[in-house]
Amino acid sequence: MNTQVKKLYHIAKKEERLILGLMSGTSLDGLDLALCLVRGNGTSTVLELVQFITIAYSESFREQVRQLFAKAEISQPHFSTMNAYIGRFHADIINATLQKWNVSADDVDLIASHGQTVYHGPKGKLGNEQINSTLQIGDGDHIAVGTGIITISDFRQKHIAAGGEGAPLVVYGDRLLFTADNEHRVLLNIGGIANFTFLPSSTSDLSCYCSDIGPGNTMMDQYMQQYVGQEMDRDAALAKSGHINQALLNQLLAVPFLRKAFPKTTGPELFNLSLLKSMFSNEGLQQENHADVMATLSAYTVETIVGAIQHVLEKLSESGDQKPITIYISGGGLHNPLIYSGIKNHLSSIGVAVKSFKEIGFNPDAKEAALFAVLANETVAGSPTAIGEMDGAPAVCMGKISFPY
Ligand SMILES: Nc1ncnc2c1ncn2[C@@H]1O[C@H](COP(=O)(O)OP(=O)(O)OP(=O)(O)O)[C@@H](O)[C@H]1O
Ligand SMILES: CC(=O)N[C@H]1[C@@H]2OC[C@@H](O2)[C@@H](O)[C@@H]1O[C@H](C)C(=O)O
Repeated sequence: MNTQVKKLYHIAKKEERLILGLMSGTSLDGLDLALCLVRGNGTSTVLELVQFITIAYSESFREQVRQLFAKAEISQPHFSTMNAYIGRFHADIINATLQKWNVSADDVDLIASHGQTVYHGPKGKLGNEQINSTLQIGDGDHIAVGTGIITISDFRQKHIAAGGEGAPLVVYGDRLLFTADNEHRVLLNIGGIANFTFLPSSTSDLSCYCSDIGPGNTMMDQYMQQYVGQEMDRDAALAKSGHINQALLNQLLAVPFLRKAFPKTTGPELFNLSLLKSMFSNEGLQQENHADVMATLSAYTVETIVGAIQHVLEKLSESGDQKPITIYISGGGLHNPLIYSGIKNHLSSIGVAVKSFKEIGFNPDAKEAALFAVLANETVAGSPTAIGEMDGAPAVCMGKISFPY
């Protein structure tokens, strides 16, 4: 038997596995590394977050990725180079981080790498045929060879092959780790794109489901970078000083994607500056007051999120289920006071509790990277039926396995 297959067999039989989950999100802010001790599998999974860090990307790296990111036309040589380079670059970050944590690569059972999404194409067309697609780069073989650790990567393709859109995958981790006995939960993540998981209580017959909502921080970040020359509107300083342009907000809210039924997925391919620019005459956006545009984009994120949660609440009330429901927020949007208070004020006024995800007892910033550790754990030690009953989510073990030797 190949010694690496033997090693993987041994890892699959262990009672607990040390798995390094990696996430590089649509905001391009950095690489999240979550070192997780994972026991069991399926609904008996127990995950302990041992270490977590985000390694910020340099502006020059971000610019290299932006040349590919959500673009209709790209340079193939650059694309091919970046697939290999990001793999090697992530391997270098992992090696340096493990050293910093004083953890030997020999003690890490698996790496679970999301890679960098460069294009998300749900409901794409080839001629008359619908072909869903999504693409994450930063090849797993480079990570495995660069670190000496067995690496599982490219998780989204199997989901598409099984009939999904390749996202959101967070539902698998949410379901296995964060289901409560005494309440229903909505786990809302506000990253570049906002998404949610409805998690019924463990004693309920209701189904779990998950969907993207629309813009999180992506349009605000792009606007700040292009027009204000800052990476983000830190603490909403600019947006707080502006006024909402209601006519613009109404136009933004009319985007057809927002009226589509859940579950659905999207990305910065749709929610970007071109969408905003299409609502102005030539050079009109340049003359706008930056604070007002940011206040409007911030309200856009809040209103679309509140609309999605109201939909969940209506569905719950139609079911007749009386258990309380709490909304837990994670992702970078949690750190934006205008977004957080906007959502909290709307929902508190109708009696719904809104809390930071950290009140569940888990670091909100580590949630997505830890999710990929859970997915890798399922791939080596789980069974596809364990998570098979969820609406809109194919029951699959995901990811491709790369051996270092
Ligand atoms: N203090 C802050 N004030 C305002 N915004 C903030 C703050 N901290 C983070 N953010 C926002 O959060 C973003 C990063 O969010 P996050 O890391 O969740 O995104 P991501 O994981 O890349 O996205 P996705 O989940 O869509 O792939 C930043 O780009 C910024 O817009
Ligand atoms: C294609 C892609 O990378 N999608 C991301 C993105 O970021 C948020 C949202 O859009 C979500 O659909 C997904 O990530 C999370 C981790 C997911 O799959 O659940």
